[in-house]
Amino acid sequence: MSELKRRIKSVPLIDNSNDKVKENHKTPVQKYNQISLRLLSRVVVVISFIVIIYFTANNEKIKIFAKQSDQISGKSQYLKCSPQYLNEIDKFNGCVPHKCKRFVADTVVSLKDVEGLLSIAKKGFQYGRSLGGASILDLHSGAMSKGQVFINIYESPYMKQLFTEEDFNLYRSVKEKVKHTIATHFGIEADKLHLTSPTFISEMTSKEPVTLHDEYWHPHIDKETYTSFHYTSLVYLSNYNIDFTGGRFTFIDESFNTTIEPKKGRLSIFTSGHENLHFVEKVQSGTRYAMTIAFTCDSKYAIHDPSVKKYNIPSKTVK
Ligand SMILES: O=C(O)CCC(=O)C(=O)O
Ligand SMILES: [Fe+2]
Repeated sequence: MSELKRRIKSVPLIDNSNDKVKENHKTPVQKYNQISLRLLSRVVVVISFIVIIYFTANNEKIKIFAKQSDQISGKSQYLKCSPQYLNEIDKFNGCVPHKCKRFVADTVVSLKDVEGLLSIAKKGFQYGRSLGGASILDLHSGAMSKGQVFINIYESPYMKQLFTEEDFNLYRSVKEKVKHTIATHFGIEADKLHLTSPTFISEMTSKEPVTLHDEYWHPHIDKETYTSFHYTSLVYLSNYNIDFTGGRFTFIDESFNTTIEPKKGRLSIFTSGHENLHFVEKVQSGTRYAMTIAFTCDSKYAIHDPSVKKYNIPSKTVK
């Protein structure tokens, strides 16, 4: 072994011999700093743990009831009706659901229907949409978002006769399919269900909101937002994660949330009471189209199907 190697070998790699002496010679400030550093690193570890556990636990609280890729012939999630809802609906014989629930089916509304409804939406929205992220086109009242307000498509000179008999027939036929699906799956009589207002096609994007009407993502109960509603139905006209991202529909429950991913032709129906608190996630990209068709059991809130007749009524009487 060369002299150099021998010397290297005899030198310890780490010299701890003076550590204890050094420790004892630390000033109180140095000791305090060392303790705070240890404490801080422990606090950081504990907080990271809590954050990880919180987010994992939160994810487990979301249940996907209907995935975009699923093809559902009919799926129900039963709920206890809220007392307010039961009290109110009880007086309408033949219209009380066997059970409150949410129901999804991908086999009621066809892709041809979807294309027709989308073409109605696009025909209307070419003449106006909201400046923010949410626009509506209500074929019954004629209300359509434009800038920061609503215009009446049946009063607008450049929109006269925009929608054809065929468009209105399509709307009526989809509405009838939905009505009979409610009757069958909620155990009620179809002729006790009346179309009610508002009934509209919505267009949602990720644009920043300009008015309160653009803030579609707030949790709400339909019966509170729209007094006349007893059964809410939604027909989705675009595909989650293909035509848009974000924008899933979620019911808020005590123990976990239930999410529906929109898909072309997907029909979602639910009782409109407090048992079905819900919200729509903010759309992150793309454009999301859906149609809301609601039914009431109370004939005083019944509305007529939209039809070309709307164009023939003197404008001031269009409701
Ligand atoms: O578009 C949706 O998925 C739901 C919209 C909604 O909650 C409503 O119109 O009350
Ligand atoms: Fe709603």
